[in-house]
Amino acid sequence: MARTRPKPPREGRRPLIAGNWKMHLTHLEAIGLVQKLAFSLTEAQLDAAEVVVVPPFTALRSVQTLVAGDKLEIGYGAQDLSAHDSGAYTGEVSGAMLAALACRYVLVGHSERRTLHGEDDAVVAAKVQAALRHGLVPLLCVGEGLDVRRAGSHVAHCTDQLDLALAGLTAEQVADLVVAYEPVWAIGTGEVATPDDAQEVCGALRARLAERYGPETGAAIRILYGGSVKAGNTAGILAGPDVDGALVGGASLDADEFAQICRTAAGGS
Ligand SMILES: O=C(CO)COP(=O)(O)O
Repeated sequence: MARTRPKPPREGRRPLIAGNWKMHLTHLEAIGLVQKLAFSLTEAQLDAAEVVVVPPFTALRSVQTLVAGDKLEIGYGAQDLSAHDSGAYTGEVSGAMLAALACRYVLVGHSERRTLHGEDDAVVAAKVQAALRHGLVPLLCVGEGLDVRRAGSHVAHCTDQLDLALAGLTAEQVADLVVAYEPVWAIGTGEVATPDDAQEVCGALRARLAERYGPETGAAIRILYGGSVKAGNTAGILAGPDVDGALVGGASLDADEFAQICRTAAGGS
């Protein structure tokens, strides 16, 4: 098998591969998957690329215990959080609760939350702020549907979503942010964006961040691509100079496949 050449770090941005498990895996299955993943990756690979799993809420405590107990170099985050800090919000989970589980990341604005749960840009912005209040890193998802892509307004759509989600924040507040470009038409469809499609929008998002928060902040923020990422298409997607990693759905449920994606991001074979 051809070896992939190590990917040079882009202006210090460490590649990030995050696995969004969505509504899959019990806490017991989660433990098995994280153990297998940790076993499949070398220290050097986990050093070269940051690997994060994003399990359902019910598995977070188990993942925390495993990661802390075995000192695994695998990060974890939650798939959502409440815009509120506490109160009578049945079914919601607060940023404080996630911070208490030592979560580093939380997804905000995933298209499934936007479309299936009616989260508009104002809710997404409120959730970004809630995450920041609790010291969590928002992994902010933006992306266009097929109609917008066909109309050719995908870049403006995504930069608008970015602007609205970050309304009122300072450069300091967004410094640790991670952005994920997830075209809705590529999620769970097997239809992956081309490397050029991914780079076009990721590049535009970075330019927008640089314009709003200064070139240094723009250059530091990691921007991921998500949508039907598999081991076989990772190298192509990550080739774009502004694509710093991947937000992986279905393929993150298979430890072997996900580990291979992580190895590719780490520059291994
Ligand atoms: O929505 C996604 C990750 O958040 C992408 O899902 P798939 O990789 O299954 O297309």
